Amino acid sequence: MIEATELSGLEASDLVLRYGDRDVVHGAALTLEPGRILALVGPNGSGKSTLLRALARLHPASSGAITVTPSDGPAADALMMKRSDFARHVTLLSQSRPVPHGLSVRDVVEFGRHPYRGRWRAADPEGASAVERAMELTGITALAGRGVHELSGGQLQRVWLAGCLAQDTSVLLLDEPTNHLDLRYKVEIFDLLHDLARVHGVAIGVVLHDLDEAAAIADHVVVLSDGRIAAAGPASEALDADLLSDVYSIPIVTHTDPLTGRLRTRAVGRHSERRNSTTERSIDP
Ligand SMILES: Nc1ncnc2c1ncn2[C@@H]1O[C@H](COP(=O)(O)OP(=O)(O)OP(=O)(O)O)[C@@H](O)[C@H]1O
Repeated sequence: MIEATELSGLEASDLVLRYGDRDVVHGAALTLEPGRILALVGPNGSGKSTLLRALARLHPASSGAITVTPSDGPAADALMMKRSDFARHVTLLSQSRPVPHGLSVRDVVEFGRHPYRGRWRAADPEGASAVERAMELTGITALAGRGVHELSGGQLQRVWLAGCLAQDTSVLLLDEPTNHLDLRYKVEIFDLLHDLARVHGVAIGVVLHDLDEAAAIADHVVVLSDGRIAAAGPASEALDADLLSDVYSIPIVTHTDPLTGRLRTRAVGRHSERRNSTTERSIDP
């Protein structure tokens, strides 16, 4: 990814995803393009993680197609690709993973090189430098020798991300990547995603709960509601106040931040107005 050998995107069409006999995603379509960031937003249970996992081939598609689209070659059916070939194109930072005991940070990041090693751990000449770069970019070089079981949630999150970066894919999928991160690392991860897309041409799909973060980082926002795409487009179009109020079942107002020019959203709770009037009273003599 940081040294991705070829750029490629990922396209999904008519995807139907289910658990048992219950459909939870009903005919979704989206396109991840090299150099662009797509944010997937929507209420709890709307199907975001399932959709992302399906794009990473970790959840079976009941019907529909997923295609890897290299910029300089023929498109390939992702569901038919060899596992290691697919893993050279697409990686996923999932929401939660079991923490392996007895492994160091470096061991876990090195695991990201699995598609390049082959069955007999064949030579991976790029491996060592890819691992060092990934640890540097995520700010975990100083933790390399520590056991992963002794890390904080935020440190661990950066280790998982480093493993994905070490995989050197041209498509990066992330499910709530800033979970557990403090303010500094949150900003740094968003800066890193921005650079990966803009400088290195990585195609990024990211699930976010914070609509303002989605508006700030994404070129394209997809709003999922009950497993269906309710809106898609640039944040200024997809994050429409009436649509969001309907999808989240709570009044949501939007405005443009005069400093950044970016869209901001605010859900209006029962006490929102009262708090404002209290503040106004305490300011007014
Ligand atoms: N392992 C599972 N078995 C059965 N149903 C599941 C399973 N995982 C998720 N679901 C159901 O599938 C639907 C979509 O879940 P999913 O986790 O994809 O939503 P989400 O939008 O990512 O939610 P959240 O914002 O809470 O993470 C929900 O109705 C959920 O209850």
